Amino acid sequence: MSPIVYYGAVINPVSLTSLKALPRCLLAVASTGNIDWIVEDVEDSMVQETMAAHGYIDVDVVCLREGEFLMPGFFDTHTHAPQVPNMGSGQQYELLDWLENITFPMESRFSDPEYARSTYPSVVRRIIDSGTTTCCYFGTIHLEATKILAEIVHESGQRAFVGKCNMNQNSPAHYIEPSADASISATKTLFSHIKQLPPHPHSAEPLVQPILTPRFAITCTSALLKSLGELAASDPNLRIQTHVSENPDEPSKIAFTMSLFPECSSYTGVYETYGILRENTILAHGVHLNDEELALIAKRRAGISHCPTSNFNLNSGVAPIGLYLDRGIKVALGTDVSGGYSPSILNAIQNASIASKVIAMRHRGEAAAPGAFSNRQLSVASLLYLSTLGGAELCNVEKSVGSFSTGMSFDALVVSVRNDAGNPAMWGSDSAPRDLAGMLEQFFFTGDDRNISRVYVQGKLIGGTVFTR
Ligand SMILES: Nc1nc2[nH]cnc2c(=O)[nH]1
Ligand SMILES: [Zn+2]
Repeated sequence: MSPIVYYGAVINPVSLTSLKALPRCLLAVASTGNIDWIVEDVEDSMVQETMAAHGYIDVDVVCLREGEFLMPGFFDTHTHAPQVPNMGSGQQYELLDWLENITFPMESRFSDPEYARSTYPSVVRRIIDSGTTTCCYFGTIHLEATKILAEIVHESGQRAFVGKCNMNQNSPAHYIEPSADASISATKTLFSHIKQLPPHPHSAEPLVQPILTPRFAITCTSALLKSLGELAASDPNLRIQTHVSENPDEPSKIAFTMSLFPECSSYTGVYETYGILRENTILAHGVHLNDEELALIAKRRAGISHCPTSNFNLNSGVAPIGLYLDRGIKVALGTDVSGGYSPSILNAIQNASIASKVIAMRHRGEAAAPGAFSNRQLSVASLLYLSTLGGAELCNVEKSVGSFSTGMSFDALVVSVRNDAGNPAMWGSDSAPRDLAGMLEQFFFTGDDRNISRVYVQGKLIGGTVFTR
């Protein structure tokens, strides 16, 4: 890959309350796929001189047009690859009935590796073209199908964490692992398989990595959770993903959960007891957490994958994300397909905004502490953060991806709100300068795949309308 320089509008997340909107930025990507240097404001007439000052002579410059901007790629911190074929089905159910009637029957089809081989390529393509550069994938219980998923993700060039579900109880006969030992053994085999995929020579960590994936407490015996905790202890860098306190159906079953784990004081406490609650644990949903659980999550530096589309769609509830942020808990966004009906983080952004407004409406007129997020709507800066850098923090990769700065991987999107992107919601003038922060907001609330022209991971073009056409 040759070095390349981008000139034009760049959006960069800074914090939960601020972003940088840079209309004339010069950003250089080295042949390694890492960002070599950035100059935030360069006049047209100074582009060549600025490049020369950095030793960039005869290097290609991509000039972004009016209505186009660069931003870091999206993080989907929670999705289920085998459920993508089910998107939009079964919305009459709540969680446990939905699992039984819709989800487990679909997932069990992946016992056939051929089904995985024919299904997963379009799943991964769809997710990449939605702008997701890093994805946390739940596979199924099947070793072969999940190996295939990891291989397909690896071939695609996406950055990802891929896990095989562990479930050896309270699951239907057609979709359950025979024992804790069998579950652990298949998990270890998957991890070895993923670890032998050729690493990218210049990425700080391999693009595709394994992730420990106990589905949720109800489907794992104590013996299985204990072994999973031991596996986690053997590798502090291993990421962990699971579900927690998602649906009111579950708290009503909490007595059942607690009867399975009488030694634990709460749902989150189950994960704590078995050593799988730690700084690289991604807890999906967390809609109905009590104070004690929040304190535990904060203490362990674990985080929440906020999946608002799914939380609405399965009637799970509205997660008080502002409160979690005030408690110092890491939060990022997840699509949770097919609890959520869209593979796009844009849709998660839209529903995260609506969810925060629902909570704000309930507290209309109440005084809020200055700078607090609780009971307030999320700003565009917060939504950007949760969908990019916040995702990187949740996955513990924020030093190398999630925002733009020198030395970090170039995982990026070229967004177009131009007329030729073909999204009529954004028709405007392509010749007059548009307000950059305004373009970001419009993209967040009315954008879709048509507006994502290029998707880069580690400097390589892997998706977007330009790639797919
Ligand atoms: N949304 C959701 N919640 C779960 N809890 C356990 N499994 C699942 C799943 O597949 N989706
Ligand atoms: Zn899920």
